[in-house]
Amino acid sequence: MNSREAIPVTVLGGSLGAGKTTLLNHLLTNAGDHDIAVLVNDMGSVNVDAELVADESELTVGGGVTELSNGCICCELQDDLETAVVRLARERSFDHLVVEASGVSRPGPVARLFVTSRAAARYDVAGLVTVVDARLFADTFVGGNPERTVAEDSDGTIQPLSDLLVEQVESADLVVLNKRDLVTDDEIAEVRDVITALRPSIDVVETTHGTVDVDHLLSDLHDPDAPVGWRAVLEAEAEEGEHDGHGDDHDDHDHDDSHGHGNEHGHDHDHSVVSHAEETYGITSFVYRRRAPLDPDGAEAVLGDLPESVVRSKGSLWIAGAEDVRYTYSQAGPSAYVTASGPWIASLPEFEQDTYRRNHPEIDWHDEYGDKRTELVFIGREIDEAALVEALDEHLLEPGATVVDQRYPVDAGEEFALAEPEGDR
Ligand SMILES: Nc1nc2c(ncn2[C@@H]2O[C@H](COP(=O)(O)OP(=O)(O)OP(=O)(O)O)[C@@H](O)[C@H]2O)c(=O)[nH]1
Repeated sequence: MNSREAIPVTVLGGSLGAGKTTLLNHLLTNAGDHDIAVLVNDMGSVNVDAELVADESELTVGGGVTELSNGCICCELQDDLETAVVRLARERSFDHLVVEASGVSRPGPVARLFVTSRAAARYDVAGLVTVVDARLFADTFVGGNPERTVAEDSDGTIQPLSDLLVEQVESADLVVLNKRDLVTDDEIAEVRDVITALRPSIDVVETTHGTVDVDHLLSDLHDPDAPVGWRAVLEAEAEEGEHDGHGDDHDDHDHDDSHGHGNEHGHDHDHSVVSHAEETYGITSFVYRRRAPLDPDGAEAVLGDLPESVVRSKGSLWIAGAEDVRYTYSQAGPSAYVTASGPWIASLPEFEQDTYRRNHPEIDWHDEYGDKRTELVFIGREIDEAALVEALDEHLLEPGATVVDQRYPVDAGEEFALAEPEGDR
């Protein structure tokens, strides 16, 4: 390896028990000509085939590193990831790094480390690969009853599983749909449709016990500009509505959203979109946009109790009584949150508004309400669009209506759960 060349890195994510370790074992046993280094959270769990462990490995074990007889390097993440990968590149020779992101971590931020930190000088992201438990995904999003509804990390962090599954798919370059043996042909087709709706240009491979094609897995799959489904729907809708004066400003004024996703702020204008994709299993999407605030209780009643047909929804909320706060909203399966995301542009001092608008001439600006709006994208399976629109419309209030509500947070970054999955497994 030329040490000055950037080393490709593949980030492997997926929920607990999806089959990441099984896939890593397959990868290490079938590495072929690849000199792979694998960085995992818990090496013991990889349980690499004994025959692969090099005779002298006892000598080289140090700092949690084991060298295998096939040239692969296995190491355990002991200190922070950035330090570990920089040290690894300095001290060892290998031509591809695979990093296992822990079961509840978001692959996006792990991948960003290789773009923005000291590690960027040595590495290039080759791909974000998400291992999906096809059974669990079908149970969560295709009308089953998931056995698990929350994900718990080793440090006790708990997150709704549906959020995590959606995030992991929305940021992936490749989805390995594992546990193919546990789902029917119909189920896998539905799962694939949902995955494509969440991430339109995604590459999906089906596996049983992680037997993915190693060359494919390690190939250059990364597209930082790949579209995220909900954003693609919004953009398609904005284009359709252009003649009636609807622009589109969401790329520019997305305050950091604590439920944010890896690539969602990418510039995906060149990609095809999923708008109104009525495919085999009736995946549909639509945008609800109103220049009026929602009553806080009404928003909670509707968005906190969406029909099961809605797989994913996301957007901005104008909430009556909190007229100056822009709320972002994010729902995945049974969990839904609003996050206070800072002020609307229309709530800023006038000179700041002017500056912003000069820099963003494309912003969808209303003469009276500026950028304030309720704008929600819904993606799901055979959603009763008319019923949902009617339910939301019933809770619209006049701009400026007086409402006293103490529950929605107003400080930027704070969130409020509209719906949380039941159960604690
Ligand atoms: N039926 C079936 N079981 C599988 C498949 N792939 C993996 N498993 C089993 O699923 C369980 C979890 O697999 P792991 O590879 O440990 O999953 P993981 O994602 O590494 O799990 P964590 O390390 O806990 O995050 C194991 O018992 C595997 O044998 C598959 O394709 N089909």
